[in-house]
Amino acid sequence: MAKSFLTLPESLMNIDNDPPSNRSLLIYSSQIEDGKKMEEVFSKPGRKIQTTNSISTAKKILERSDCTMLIVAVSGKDCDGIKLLEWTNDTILGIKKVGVAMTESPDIYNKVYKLGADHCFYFDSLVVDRLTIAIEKCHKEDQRWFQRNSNAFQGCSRRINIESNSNSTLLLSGPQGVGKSAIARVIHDSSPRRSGPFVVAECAHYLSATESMDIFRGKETGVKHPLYRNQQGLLAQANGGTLYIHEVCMLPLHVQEVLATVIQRGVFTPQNLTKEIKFTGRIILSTKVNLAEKVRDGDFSEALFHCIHSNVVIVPPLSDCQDDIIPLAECFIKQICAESGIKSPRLTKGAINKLTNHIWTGNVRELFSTISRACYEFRGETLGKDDIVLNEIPKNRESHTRHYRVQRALRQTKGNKAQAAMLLGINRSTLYAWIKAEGIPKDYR
Ligand SMILES: Nc1ncnc2c1ncn2[C@@H]1O[C@H](COP(=O)(O)OP(=O)(O)OP(=O)(O)O)[C@@H](O)[C@H]1O
Repeated sequence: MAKSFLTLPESLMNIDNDPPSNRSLLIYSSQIEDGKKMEEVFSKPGRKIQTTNSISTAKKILERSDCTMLIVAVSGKDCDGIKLLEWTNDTILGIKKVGVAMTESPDIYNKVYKLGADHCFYFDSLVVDRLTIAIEKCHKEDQRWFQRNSNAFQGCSRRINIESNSNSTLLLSGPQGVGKSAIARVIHDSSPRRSGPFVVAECAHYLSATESMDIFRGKETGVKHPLYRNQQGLLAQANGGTLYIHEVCMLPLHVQEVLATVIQRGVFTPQNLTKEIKFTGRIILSTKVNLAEKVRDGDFSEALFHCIHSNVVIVPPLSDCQDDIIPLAECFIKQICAESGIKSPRLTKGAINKLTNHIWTGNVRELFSTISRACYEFRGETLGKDDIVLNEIPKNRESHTRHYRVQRALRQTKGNKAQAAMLLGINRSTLYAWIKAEGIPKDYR
């Protein structure tokens, strides 16, 4: 299993790597409503969750030791969560612990970390999204990479093969949910470094600039804090393997400068040390924003940009890869049903049409969640169009996306309609209909 400072996903991954009968997660919150909300966020097919608002029940469940992870609501007013963490520290060994702070307070974070929690999050809507993403990412670890064959993905597949045998720093660029993290993992797993660690830096999760720096460079000595476990930073941990830096533009500028030095000179200096250490890992970074624009706006280090912009793999949005949608959906159905021990349903023609015609702004991630939900709720031999519940995007945004895609395809093919239709994965008459509906000039190129 990959070693990572991002302990929440790692912890969740560990849960999912346990034998199914042992996969169990205990949620404790003194407030029933909060407990229910957390249960919604963490539930998934095949995962056993117990939620309680009673500290004595929580202790009994923990003592039976059939739990691999404890998620505790902690807040300023209510100290029971903190008390439970204190108790587990003295009594229960080998359990992953996550604090979910119901009020945002550095004091609470510190307390929770000091009590040996692997991670602490503030439970607002943003974090709920992040948690959901983190859970998906863990889930992904169980998933096999599905080889995509659409025309639009061919370039990307070729680059994945080439990059697996290279050591140069690589930037994966593409919108949310297209599979950048999955690709980074595939490249690592097929590289000569595969027996080394795959370390993930989730830049969006770091609480402060100082914390980011500590996390990257590590500390020689310092407070006993789970984030600085072994006093080793991510760079040291990734030596001999791959350091995957997810959403690099979320790193503070001065950490970006440190990274630029690591990439150029292959060395780094841990905090509190003067001696340089050789970095022997490979760095893969990802971005969903245009980094050149960020440099222009002064929000991204120019030095780092120059180190990474020459080796970029652009991962296309799912809607540009129409031929991948159904094979990916079928692959997800098999994976999800196998995990829940149910027979895989077949997609009906209506479901296929619905999936193919949807604009997947959330890309593969959205497709995966849509299929998970359908499989979870379905009762029958086939998945029909009514079993597929799509996140409806407001009309104007959908139209805007289609407008943009058509224009882009026409620009890429210098106005050649046959090639543009092929690129979009639609036939020529549909392209003409889209051009008309979007009010794009016929000779647009
Ligand atoms: N080819 C594939 N085969 C199987 N699963 C895939 C594939 N591509 C993407 N996925 C799944 O889609 C989901 C989103 O992928 P991933 O997290 O890699 O996207 P991302 O581009 O890194 O997203 P973001 O930048 O928004 O975090 C994950 O659950 C991932 O496992």
